[in-house]
Amino acid sequence: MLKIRNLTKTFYPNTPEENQIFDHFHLDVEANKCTTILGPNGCGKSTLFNLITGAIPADEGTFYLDDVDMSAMDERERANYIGRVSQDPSRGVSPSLNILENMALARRKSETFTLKHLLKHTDEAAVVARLKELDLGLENKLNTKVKFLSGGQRQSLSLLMATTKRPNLLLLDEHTAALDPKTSRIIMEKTAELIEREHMTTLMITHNLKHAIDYSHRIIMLDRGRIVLDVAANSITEAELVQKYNENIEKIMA
Ligand SMILES: Nc1ncnc2c1ncn2[C@@H]1O[C@H](COP(=O)(O)OP(=O)(O)OP(=O)(O)O)[C@@H](O)[C@H]1O
Repeated sequence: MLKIRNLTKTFYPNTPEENQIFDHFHLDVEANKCTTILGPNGCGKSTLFNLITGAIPADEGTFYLDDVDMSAMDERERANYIGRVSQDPSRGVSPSLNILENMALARRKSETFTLKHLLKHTDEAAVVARLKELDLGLENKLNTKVKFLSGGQRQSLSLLMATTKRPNLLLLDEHTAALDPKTSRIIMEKTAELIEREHMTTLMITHNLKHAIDYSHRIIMLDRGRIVLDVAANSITEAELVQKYNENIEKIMA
């Protein structure tokens, strides 16, 4: 379970550009389930992820992950507990390295060894077995540089890498947004399978309301750092969610 307490963040404080994103924000994310975060552009969704991972420092607040206090940990330490997949298919993977090299790096995320050493100690059969799960034929392309893969193949690899060492928390930041509708659905199905099988506590940002309903357990809508809707995904229809979304966007534009 992830517990966020009193999270406060202001960009450019005490300047004309001052921008308060969170003001004593609280959130409990259920263990082993997928919670979706919706909200209009600029409402603070990615900032929330950056604060959780430690990519940017919070002004105030605590983060407990499975009762481990991460608040004082730096980004590198938190990476031992958190896997993140972002929208950009080239993030989360090293495009100039091949598939096997990328998977070797993912298996030893926080260790500082040379790539040669990592490869020597990588169980290639285990990598092949994991790649086979994706059903994309990547297990036959171990020596292919990742930059030559399609966006969908890269996102699938990025998802595998983020979950190789089962993370205590998986953060999905619009991870299917750059993909065509069919590939987006396939990756989302793989994601849901992985979350279910590995019992991963997951926070997912998406603008795809159908994905939010079909693949998550709980849906939260953010507006300027505040939770304006918090419902069980099976208690709301897509039409109702569209209506709530539009109501909030209208309020923001008013
Ligand atoms: N590192 C930063 N420095 C200064 N301002 C930032 C930084 N990161 C985000 N912001 C600002 O914080 C606000 C929230 O941005 P954020 O990226 O979290 O929104 P979002 O909800 O993820 O939007 P989108 O749906 O477009 O991805 C924006 O006004 C943005 O300009």
